[in-house]
Amino acid sequence: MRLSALLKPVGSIFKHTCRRYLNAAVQPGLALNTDPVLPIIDFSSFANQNETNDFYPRDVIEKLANACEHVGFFYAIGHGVPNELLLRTLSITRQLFDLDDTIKNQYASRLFTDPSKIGHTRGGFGRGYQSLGENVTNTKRDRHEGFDIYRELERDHPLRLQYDNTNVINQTLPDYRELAIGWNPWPKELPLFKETIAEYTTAMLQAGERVMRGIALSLGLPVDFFQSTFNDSFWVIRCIRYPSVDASESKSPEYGHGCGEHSDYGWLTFVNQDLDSRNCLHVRTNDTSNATYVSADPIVVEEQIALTCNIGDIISFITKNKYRSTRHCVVSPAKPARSRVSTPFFFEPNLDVKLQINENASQCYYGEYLINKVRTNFNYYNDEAK
Ligand SMILES: O=C(O)CCC(=O)C(=O)O
Ligand SMILES: [Fe+2]
Repeated sequence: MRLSALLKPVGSIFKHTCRRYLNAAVQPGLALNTDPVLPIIDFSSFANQNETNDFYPRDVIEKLANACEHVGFFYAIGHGVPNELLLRTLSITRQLFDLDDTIKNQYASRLFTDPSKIGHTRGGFGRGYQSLGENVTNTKRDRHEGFDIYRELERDHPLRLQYDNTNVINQTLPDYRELAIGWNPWPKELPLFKETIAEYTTAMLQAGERVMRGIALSLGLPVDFFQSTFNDSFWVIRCIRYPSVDASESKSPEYGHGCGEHSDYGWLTFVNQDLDSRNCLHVRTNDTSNATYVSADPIVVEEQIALTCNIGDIISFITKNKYRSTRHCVVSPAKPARSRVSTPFFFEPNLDVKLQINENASQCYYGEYLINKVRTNFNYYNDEAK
């Protein structure tokens, strides 16, 4: 069954102002945002898949459809990821960035990546540490440090074995399976980082599956419609630290925001962010040149930390823009606030799933789409930031 055949095109304008929701009881000691502006969706009823569509609550499905169509962002609660794990992931990430620069630079992604050769080597790409300003968005340096982690494929994974039997060096087109062969440069100075990320990944993949059941139902599809798209997900985690700035720093010509305005290229993003982060993640509320934003500050609802979730470009493509891939940016925290740490989890398809990514192109593997995005990112860095 082709998904596009089931969906009717709908415009992509932000159609109504986000409603305001007040959150309920808050665990002592956890930060509180009393006035969140994005919809809050409870996914606890999508925890299991062994039911017929009728089993799932209509009102939640409608609320989710509305959020995806009109906002593109929502707060997910009932996602199943324990608060303690979310907070521990942020804490170990802060410890990672607190390591000396000389240590962090031993794990620099530029050491493992030759931008001119991505897709033609046997070296993997993109994983590891990026220093302040190394990422570029809209021709300006982003004011953050990052550590990118990609799914590692098992030694006997079919894509790895296929790649091993291919002479990619002589291929004319970049081989997306190069993504499949890399290993993350886990810092040996902080062994708990790898362990914590492994736990975080397992829990976030389950949350992703939960949310995708809701999204399938919200599109009028069978609850398990997307399961085979994700059962071997090539997920990505970005660990990020945004330093706080004063007024003079924030006007630098070379640097833009903590992260410049963009939409996410992939499927579905979950942001786990410091609970004291205020007014940093900005969500664009219109498509006109006079941009307006709402702030997606962290919220805690009935003692659970919500995950800020947004639709990426691929869901938007395959739903013919019915679901919005909303632009957003991260504004640096203002001093005297401390730096902000976030660990967005990008819930992505299997590398070898075929997708119709846009109307003019024929179907391609998700891996092909991804490798082109990554190559463009590195080209931006080379051409425009230097
Ligand atoms: O740090 C965040 O809150 C979000 C970062 C982001 O938008 C991204 O990495 O795509
Ligand atoms: Fe993003």
